[in-house]
Formats: sequence, structure tokens, C-alpha cells
Amino acid sequence: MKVTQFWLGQESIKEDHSNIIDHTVLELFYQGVGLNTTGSVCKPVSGSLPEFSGSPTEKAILSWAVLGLDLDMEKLKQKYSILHVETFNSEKKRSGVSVRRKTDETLHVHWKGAAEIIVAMCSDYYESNGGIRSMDEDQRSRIETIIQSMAASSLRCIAFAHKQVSQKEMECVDDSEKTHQRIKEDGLTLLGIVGLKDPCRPGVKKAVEACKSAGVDIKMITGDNIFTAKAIAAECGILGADYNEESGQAIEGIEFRNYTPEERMEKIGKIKVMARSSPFDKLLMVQCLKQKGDVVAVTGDGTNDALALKEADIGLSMGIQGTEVAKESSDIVILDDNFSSVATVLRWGRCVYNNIQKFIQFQLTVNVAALVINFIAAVSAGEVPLTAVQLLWVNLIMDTLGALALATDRPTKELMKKPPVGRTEPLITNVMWRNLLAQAVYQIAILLILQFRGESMFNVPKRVKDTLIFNTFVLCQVFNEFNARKLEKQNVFQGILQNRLFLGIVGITIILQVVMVEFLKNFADTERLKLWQWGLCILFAAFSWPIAWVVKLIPVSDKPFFSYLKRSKPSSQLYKSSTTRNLQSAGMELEVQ
Ligand SMILES: Nc1ncnc2c1ncn2[C@@H]1O[C@H](COP(=O)(O)OP(=O)(O)OP(=O)(O)O)[C@@H](O)[C@H]1O
Ligand SMILES: [Ca+2]
Repeated sequence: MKVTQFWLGQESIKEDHSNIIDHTVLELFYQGVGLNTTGSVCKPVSGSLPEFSGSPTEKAILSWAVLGLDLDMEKLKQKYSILHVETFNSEKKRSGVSVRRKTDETLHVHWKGAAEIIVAMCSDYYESNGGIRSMDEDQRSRIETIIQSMAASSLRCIAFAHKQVSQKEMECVDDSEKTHQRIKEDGLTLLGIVGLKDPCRPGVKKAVEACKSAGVDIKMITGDNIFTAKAIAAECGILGADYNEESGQAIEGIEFRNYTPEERMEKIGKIKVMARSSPFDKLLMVQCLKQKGDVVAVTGDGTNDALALKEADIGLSMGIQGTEVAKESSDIVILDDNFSSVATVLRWGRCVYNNIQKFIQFQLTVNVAALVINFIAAVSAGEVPLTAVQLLWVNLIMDTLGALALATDRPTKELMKKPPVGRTEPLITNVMWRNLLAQAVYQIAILLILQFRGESMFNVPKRVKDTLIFNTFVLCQVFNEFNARKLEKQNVFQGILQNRLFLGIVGITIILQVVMVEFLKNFADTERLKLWQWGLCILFAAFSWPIAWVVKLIPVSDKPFFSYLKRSKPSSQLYKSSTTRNLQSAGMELEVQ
């Protein structure tokens, strides 16, 4: 953030301030900037540039005053004693201080904060020649126009105001009849206004676009002035070309606060920018979105974001610029403070979810098939074709190796084009049920044929038939592991060469299976198979590829499979219908700083 404009009264000061600005006004500026701040300046011993610390706004103002106005912080602090401080707070958006000049014991009050709020506290303004002019309605509206035009070019406007006060004016009697000091808040004289530019960081616009195309609705909730907020939102693509004043996309926090709950629910979907918001407005926004059924993520850096970060489903705080309170309230800390990382979080989050789904589909197919075959065989023939050792082996390759193979797929571009998963959407989707049932039915059919007709069809003894069943069953899983790589896409081999681990694991599984069948006769209850018998098993198993390809052509409804079994309650119906509607456009709301 950097000061790029400076207005004194109605005059824009470009450069070489010392010649233009009267020294009394300059001295007052020194007080206003140097004494009313939470930032600090560290002057290195050698001739290098001083270092500034504090919030970005404070740092920008201090560096402007030290480097541009020749402010000497050390000298200034020696000349004044600070009497009373009202620290910056996100609700009032201003900070005040009262000081005493040691040389002549005069008392001075200084305010600094959001320009329109400070201007409203002023009745006069300084000119660069040191003169004071009264601020009538006409002058006031001219100054307000200056602020608006600065804000519209995406500058954050901070105004400074001053008043010299008497000891009597400093004292005030409160209800308990005790005298205490209060910083005077009215009848101030406007010192000047600075415009700070916080340029949109590179990559933000792209990340916003990526989030939007991933079905994430982004809202910017900021403490800034509405004009600044709108300009910044347009710069980084949050407000699109379709924006107009009547669209209700940009509002102020106070407006949102004063809506009735019904109005809020009705208008919240449209809101893209909320300006001049307090910490409670941010919280209220998150609460309303959650109530609507959306999944809400919030990014934030300041203490004022803590409430919203905590309330959100996913709170993301900034690692460098973020305060400890914000970090403590969040779930994820973005170490590089880069908004693009939000898109990365989204991509990897979806990838993990997708990989879990793939694994579940794969696992369920194995378990359903094994269970049904053994059950039918046990009931009808009194014996099970798959022995305990064989089932344990299947479990080993499916649980450990299968999980490793399927969970290591890296995120793909398609993941960022899908709509988000809603709060109530089941983990096992209809698409997964379709794939799973088709494969399980095929495996059950082929294995039951082998069980009951295998011996006669292939003219083999019972032990060989049992081995054929075991071998076909395992190989079916190996082939189905490829199918599980893509839940919806027909081409299951896409990007397979990039995932060496997957290929390695499939290779290891096949080698182990050969060892089980050919060499561990006693342990695994198997019989050595001839080449044609191996070919037969592979042929049966390979059939699962064309089956998966064809099955994926069958359309399925979006309505969860199990919801057909549940009795519908009117209230949950209402909730669901509104959720599905939101999911098309939204699902996750992000606040961008
Ligand atoms: N140090 C400060 N002193 C006085 N006023 C300030 C200061 N910092 C910010 N402001 C004013 O308060 C507004 C920002 O308020 P707030 O901190 O509640 O919002 P925010 O969205 O969290 O802002 P930020 O972008 O700084 O995180 C600014 O527009 C500015 O006018
Ligand atoms: Ca903030």
C-alpha cells in the first residue's frame, strides 16, 4: 500500500511539499501522523532507508510522512506528551489522540480515519497557506466529491483532523460524577486527506476467475468506502461487466444490518460487495449464507475478521499479514498471503474428496461381490469358494495397495469445472452406485457360473475350479482399479502414464497374485494354472473394461439414491430445493481482502 494522492483543503499537492505547505500546517501534520499511530519507524544507524512496522495502512502513511514530508519521529516524540489515546477500531474506523506540547503546554486533539467519517466531524478546513476556512455546505460537498473521485480510482482515503483545545474542553463529567478526559469529537478542522493505493496483486484476477468457474461465488466484504470497494472489486473481477447501480450487487454494511431477516435472505445471493462493514456485518453475512445452506469459506487477516473466520465452515487466514487472533480463529493459514492459494486449496480439497470417492466405489465393489458369492455358494452348496486366506489377501491388495493407487491421483483441470458438493449431498453419488452395481453384478454372475458350471464347462477338477474363481476375482479387481480412476469419464486411461505409482502398484499386485497361485499352493489353497487357464481368467476380468465404458452411457438422476427410500418431510423438502438451487451458482462464499 502506498500514498499516491494528497489533498490539503481543496488543493491537490503533487510534490515538493516544503515549498507549498505552510510550516504550522506541516507541524500539525507531523503531530497527526507521528503521534496518532500504532505503527513505528526504525531508523538504521547507517545511511540506509528507515524501516516501518504496523498495519499496511499505518506503514504506508508513516513512510509517506517520513520520506515525503521529512517527519522526524524521534524529535517529535520528545516535543509532545501523549495524554489520551483512542485506538483504531474497526467499527468506528477512526483513531484519536490528545497531546500536550511541552514547550507551551498547549493541548491538541488529532483524529485520523476513514475520510467521510472524519470530514463529518469537521467544521473548518486548513488551506496550504495555513489559513483556516469554514466548511459550509457547498465546501463540504466539494470535499466529499474529491473523496468520491479518489475512492472511485480504487484509493483508500484517510483524513486527518485537528483541534487545539483548552484544559476545560478536555474534561468531561460522566454519570458517576467523576471527571475524566475525553477526546473532542466535533468542531474539528480538517488537515488533509491522503489516498492510498493497494494494487490488486498479480494472479488474483485469475484465481477469482478459477473460483468462479468452479462454481464458487465470491463476495468481498471490506471495511473500505463503497466507491473504493467497488473499484477494487471491478479490478479483480469480482464485479463483472453486468454491474449497475440498481443491481444490488454492492451495498454498505449498515444497509445489510438493517434489512429484515427475510429481506436479507432474499438479497444475499445477489450481493457481491459489502463495504464499510463492521466485524458483526461480516459475521452476519456468514451466518445468513450458512442458514441458506451454502458452504462458506472466509479469508481474513485482521482481528475484525476473527468472528467470521470462526463461524465459517472453512476459515483461511493470512500467514504474513494476519494477526494472531485471525490465525487462531481459522482452520487454514495461507503462508504466502496469496489469494491464488485459495484456488489451490479448493483444487486439492476437491481432489482428495474425489480420490476418497474412487476408493469407496472400488472397495464397495469388491466387498459386495465377495459377500454375495460366498453367501450364495454357502447357502446352496454348503461350502465357500473363496477361503479365509484368499479373502485376507484380497483385503490386503484392495485396502492398502488399492488405496495407495487411487489416492495418489493428482488434481485435474476438470475438477475445477464441476459445481461444488453441497452440504447435504451424499458421499456415494448415484453415478458411483451405477458403476459399482454394474461391476458387482458382472463379477457375481461370472463367478457363480464358474462355481456351478466351471468344472463341467472347462473339464477341470474342483481345486482348479476354485483357483479359477479366486484368480478371476482378483484379476477383476485389478482391471476394475483402472475403471475406478474416473467416476464419470469414459476414458479411464487419461493421464495414467503420469501416475507411475498407480502402474507400479498394479504391477506389484499382479506379481503377488502369480506367486499366490503358482507357488503358495498350501498356504493359499490354490492349484497351479495352465497358460490357457490364465488366459481365461484374464479374458473374464478384462471384460470389466467394456462394461464400465457402456455403463457410463446410462444417465442417472441427481437426486440421491437413498432419498427415494426416505419419507419426505415438508420442511426438509423446502431446505433441499433451496440448496440445489444455490448449488448451481454457489456453494462457497469467499471474502477477498
Ligand atoms: N490505521 C488506521 N487508522 C485510521 N483509519 C484506518 C486505519 N486503517 C484503516 N482505517 C480506515 O478503516 C477502513 C478499514 O476498516 P477495517 O479495518 O474495518 O476493514 P478491513 O476490510 O479489515 O480493512 P483492511 O483492508 O485494512 O484489512 C479503511 O477504509 C480506512 O478508512
Ligand atoms: Ca482486515
